[in-house]
Amino acid sequence: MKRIPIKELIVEHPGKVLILDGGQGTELENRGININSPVWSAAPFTSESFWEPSSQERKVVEEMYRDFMIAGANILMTITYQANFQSISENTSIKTLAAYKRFLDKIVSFTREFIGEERYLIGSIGPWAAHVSCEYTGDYGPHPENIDYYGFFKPQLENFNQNRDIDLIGFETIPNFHELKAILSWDEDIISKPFYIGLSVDDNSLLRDGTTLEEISVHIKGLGNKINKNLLLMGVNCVSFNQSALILKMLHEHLPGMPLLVYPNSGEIYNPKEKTWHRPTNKLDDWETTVKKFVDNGARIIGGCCRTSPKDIAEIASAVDKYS
Ligand code: MET
Ligand SMILES: [Zn+2]
Repeated sequence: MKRIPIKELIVEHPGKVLILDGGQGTELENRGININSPVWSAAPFTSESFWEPSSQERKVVEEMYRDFMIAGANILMTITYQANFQSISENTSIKTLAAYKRFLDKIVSFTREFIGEERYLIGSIGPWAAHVSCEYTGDYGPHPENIDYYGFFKPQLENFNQNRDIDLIGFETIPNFHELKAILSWDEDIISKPFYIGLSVDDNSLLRDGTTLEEISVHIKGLGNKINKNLLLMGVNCVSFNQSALILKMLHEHLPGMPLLVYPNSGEIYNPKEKTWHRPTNKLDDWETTVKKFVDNGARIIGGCCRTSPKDIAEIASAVDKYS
């Protein structure tokens, strides 16, 4: 059965919770794909051989999506987190906007074809931070207010706006308040289909640049009816597993009417210099308890981010079944 529009599902079916896939980048790495590249998880798509039917890498990507779907995911993401035009044009042979558009179209069609018409597809857009690797500090230099966020996002955003295979645009892991305010200032001509913003929040429940969730909610409420009508959900991603339920609860208290999404990482800590993950923390709770708290606090899309695997998604799916 073909999916109903995502906006209709979120707005008119308040009891329905969607299961998102896990962290695609780190899961590909687990499966032996080399993502140690300035374009990170988009690296496999940049080689011509990926597009040949016999490609081994292509098989690995398909197997990953297949395993997430078997685990219960009914909304999946394109592997385009670090496929912004700047990173791609500076680091690959794709140099023009026309070639870039063909590149994104190929990734999206490949993903849609593989997941089918029944499931939802998110067009993943990583933050400006992804280009300079500071998702977990939010340190955008001395003048974050002067960065041309629109110029940075525009080529990828325009592509996802017009691509009918994309149901929902996801701005992921946003760590800086200036960037967040920029995205929230764009009207329906600039973001013309449903979108969400995933905030990158630390263990003290602050945006990585130190902004409180209260300041963020005051800003959102202050936009009143000027807010882009396509903003469908707010949420957090790549926050640590142990803190995620508390962070979501706070967000829900500040923005009670807003549908939320949450997809924490495994709780390990990323070292950007070594590009490795460290110190697996002991999980305070299991997925079942955590997912119940998510559902009780307004979560409508639940999944995993970096270092979560199909096994995590299966546990999330069975908890969602039980509690939603
Ligand atoms: C650094 S957060 C990365 C999110 C992205 N969707 C991925 O897992 O590939
Ligand atoms: Zn992540």
